[in-house]
Amino acid sequence: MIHVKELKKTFGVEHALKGIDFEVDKGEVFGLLGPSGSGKTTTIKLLTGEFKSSGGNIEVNGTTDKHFKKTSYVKHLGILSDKTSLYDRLTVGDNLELYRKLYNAPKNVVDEVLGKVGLLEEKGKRVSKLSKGMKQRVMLCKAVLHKPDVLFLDEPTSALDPTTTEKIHEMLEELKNDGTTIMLTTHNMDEATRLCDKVAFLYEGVIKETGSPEDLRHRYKRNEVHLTYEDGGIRTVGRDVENQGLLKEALFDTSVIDIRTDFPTLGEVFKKVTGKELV
Ligand SMILES: Nc1ncnc2c1ncn2[C@@H]1O[C@H](COP(=O)(O)OP(=O)(O)OP(=O)(O)O)[C@@H](O)[C@H]1O
Repeated sequence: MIHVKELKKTFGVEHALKGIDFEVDKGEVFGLLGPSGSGKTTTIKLLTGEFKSSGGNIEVNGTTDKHFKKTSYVKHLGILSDKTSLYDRLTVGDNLELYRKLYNAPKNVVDEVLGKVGLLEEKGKRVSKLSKGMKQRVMLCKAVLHKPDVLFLDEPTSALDPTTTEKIHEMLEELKNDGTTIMLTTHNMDEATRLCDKVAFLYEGVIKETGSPEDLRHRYKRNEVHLTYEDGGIRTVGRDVENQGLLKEALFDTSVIDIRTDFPTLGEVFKKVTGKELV
């Protein structure tokens, strides 16, 4: 669904993207993870036609970037970014009704999406009276009400409270189950672990690593095994040839009540790969 090859973007002398490659399959949730300034928003803007690239190839949903301005491309996209806006003086319902008509979507869709994010009761409320978290949920409704083939979300939950974040995650999981291809950017490793089928670590305009969260956590696991004994003692040994005998013995040792390998969190893997925290 998304093919990106050797994608570059420069701003004057600054190389924001230095030639990145990635692929997103239909129905996949792909997360672009990186600290502030790594190039996440720039990538989304290139894929949605807001920026022109400085080199490389992009194809989304069968369209190459030369044709990203065409309505036929845009109408199959859903975008939630810092540019997404709502009319403050209109009600939630009227805002969404405007977009529903624009996209010629069925009438019931406004109530359907508002219900999914728990905002049906706020339909008659003016947007100016909503909290930040509520506005974000309405913006997500706006991005998805025409049932896009591809949904781009630039930091969909940053600076939101846990309840709003949970509601957004639930909606994204539903969209994923319905087969929507989703590309999101985030700083939040728990979000990425929960939602993404595949992630890419973007750092200083370069993709340093890609894989499923589980695959990465396995690939970068510590080479240690923890043996817990019935008296509460814990022994940590390296998983190497020297300890093979000891580990085999532990399997049959009745005083060993637990044998465990620690899997790093995705955040720890990011730090291992880039040497930096994901903040
Ligand atoms: N319109 C622009 N003009 C000039 N430089 C820009 C522009 N947009 C982004 N940049 C630069 O490109 C680099 C990548 O920025 P980008 O916004 O893509 O990072 P990001 O990973 O999305 O960061 P954040 O998490 O803070 O949103 C930064 O150094 C930024 O200053």
